[in-house]
Amino acid sequence: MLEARDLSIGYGKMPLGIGLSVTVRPGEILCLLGPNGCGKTTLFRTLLGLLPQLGGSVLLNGQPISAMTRARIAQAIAYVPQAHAPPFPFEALEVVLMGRTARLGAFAQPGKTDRAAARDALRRLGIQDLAHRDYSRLSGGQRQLVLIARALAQQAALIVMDEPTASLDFGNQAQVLAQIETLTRSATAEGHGVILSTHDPDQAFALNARVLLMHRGGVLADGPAADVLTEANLSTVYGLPVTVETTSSGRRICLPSLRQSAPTMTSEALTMA
Ligand SMILES: Nc1ncnc2c1ncn2[C@@H]1O[C@H](COP(=O)(O)OP(=O)(O)OP(=O)(O)O)[C@@H](O)[C@H]1O
Repeated sequence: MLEARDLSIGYGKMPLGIGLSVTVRPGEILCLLGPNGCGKTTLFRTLLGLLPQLGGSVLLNGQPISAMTRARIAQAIAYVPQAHAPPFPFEALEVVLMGRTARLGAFAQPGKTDRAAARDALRRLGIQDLAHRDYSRLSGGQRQLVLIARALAQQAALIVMDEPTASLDFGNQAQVLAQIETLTRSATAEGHGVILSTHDPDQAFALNARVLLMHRGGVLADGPAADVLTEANLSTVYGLPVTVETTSSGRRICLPSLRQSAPTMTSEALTMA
């Protein structure tokens, strides 16, 4: 279980967010929503121990993450960053195999089991045909799928995904959401815990997720999607009228008004008042 209490996040001494509390348990999906620049990636990097917290604590299975080695953190948490091209050409299979590194000793080479796990992860995402393609020459969406496969191969209890569907086409978005849902129910007796950020509130409804809605450097609401993603909260956070409707199949969808209004962009760090 990952638990952040009264967390302050940011760069240098300027906090971007304060008083943030985040908990994710095995078998649970937590969706992080908030406008561009509100600090979602910064929060993820802090939760993963990649950035020092400015205040508060991050506990992984009850232990402060700041005192853990990277290898120990990687055994418990897999991170799917926003897709980028590496400076050196690697085969997609090699990138997925990197997810196994946390499970190997310092000088050990990946063996048969690791290769099988990497191939299985590619197969689960339906991209086994990319195994020997040059990762740096894949499309943004294909690279994103390879990074998700790397997280699956890592077999960590928690997976943190930074906008995992951002560059995916309509079909692959649905496929990745389905995969996320399956992950929380399978693999271990309790299933993986998943934290993901998204700009699409409909995804939180589709996943029946818990939602943490960020606004002005804090958490506006935290709870089941239906309680948090109300018309009032969405309109406040995104700065335009939003209606929430229920389709004939019972799924809720969010419809922003298309009349012109200024977009919400949080670009300034909070000053401690
Ligand atoms: N290394 C850094 N040093 C200083 N400021 C940074 C650094 N990285 C990001 N920022 C700033 O922190 C703020 C939050 O960025 P962050 O990437 O966490 O937002 P986000 O909510 O993930 O945004 P988006 O939804 O657009 O991906 C932004 O104003 C950004 O410019």
